[in-house]
Amino acid sequence: MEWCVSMPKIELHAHLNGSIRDSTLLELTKALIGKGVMNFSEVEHIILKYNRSLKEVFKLFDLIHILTTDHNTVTRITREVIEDFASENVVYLELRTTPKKNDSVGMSKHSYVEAVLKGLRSITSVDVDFIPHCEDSKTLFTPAPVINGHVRKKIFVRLLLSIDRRETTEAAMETVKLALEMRPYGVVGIDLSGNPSIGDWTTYLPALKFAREQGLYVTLHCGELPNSKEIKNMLDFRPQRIGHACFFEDEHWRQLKSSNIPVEICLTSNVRTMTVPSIDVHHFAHLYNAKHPLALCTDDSGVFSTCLSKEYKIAADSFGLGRREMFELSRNAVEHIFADSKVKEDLRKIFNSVAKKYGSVTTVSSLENICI
Ligand SMILES: CC(C)=CCNc1ncnc2c1ncn2[C@@H]1O[C@H](COP(=O)(O)O)[C@@H](O)[C@H]1O
Ligand SMILES: [Zn+2]
Repeated sequence: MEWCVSMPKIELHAHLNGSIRDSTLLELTKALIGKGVMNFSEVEHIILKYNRSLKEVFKLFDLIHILTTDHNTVTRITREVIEDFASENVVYLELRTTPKKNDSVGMSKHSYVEAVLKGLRSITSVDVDFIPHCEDSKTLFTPAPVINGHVRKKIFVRLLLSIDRRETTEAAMETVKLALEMRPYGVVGIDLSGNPSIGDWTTYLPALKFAREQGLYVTLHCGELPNSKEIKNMLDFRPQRIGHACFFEDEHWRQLKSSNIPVEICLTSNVRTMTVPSIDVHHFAHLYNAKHPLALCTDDSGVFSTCLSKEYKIAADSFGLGRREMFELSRNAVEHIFADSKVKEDLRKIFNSVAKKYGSVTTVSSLENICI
């Protein structure tokens, strides 16, 4: 596990409100119980359950959203989630979140995103790069600064705004327009997520098409349920990435492979929500062996008690990946990020320099000392 932690990693599929620390969730729950807003016996079974069905996970999200409605909490969880990913050597994080409107606390979708950005700016423990570079800037790669002999950690963070499948076409369009407005502050794309048993994804097609026309990247939660027509239509749309791909049939695999759309693989999430029967039959193996572009991701590290290092360890243990394979899997994910080519180039350099160090060391303990 230590090795998986020490390795530089790329996280492409993490939902902000699904990645909250347990301790923070508990603290927020207690505060609401203290105010008499919530009764612990009503929420205990939702919070403490281990294996949750798809329906129960979305109940949990509704509860989490009650706990995180105000701007300060959104700022706090953003800061903590980024710190947590950085602490396990995630060097690039694409964090996605659904902008929420809540009149009772004076929150608009715009102010929600502002609160997220405030969280990004408030981080002092690591260097956070979230402002996109000008395309014509030719600045050279700057390694993280050395302070008192220690290399300060640096994490690149980019944001995706999510459209929830409960929303209307107009609300989805509002999110896309907001994403365009927030592009100078690190928003790079749009995600379609939410309970897959709700709504028809074509409701969001006008907004998704508009996003793409305007140069935003699009990723879709695809195949979380057996819905053959929706899967086919989503692949026809040719998003730049998809998440999950659990209930694919032969024709979908063929279509996916011929279009080469990278897949965000969320092992623990899929097993815990029973969208795959067990880890040993997970489609990761199929795609990995076919050399299809993919990236290991957490989905909801808080809800599913995982982290990206654990996902790599699970892949290694379940599918027989060695360190070299894990490293290459992580390195290849760089090619599927939505940030600009300058970031890609910087990340390639980070992986190259770590690869050089790996080449000259053989023991786990010496690998642990590798600072990135
Ligand atoms: C099958 C299952 C439940 C696994 C989890 N996979 C998911 N599938 C679809 N939408 C999701 C999933 N995890 C999180 N989300 C979306 O992300 C939201 C939480 O993060 P945020 O509020 O956008 O910051 C949830 O309310 C939901 O809309
Ligand atoms: Zn997801």
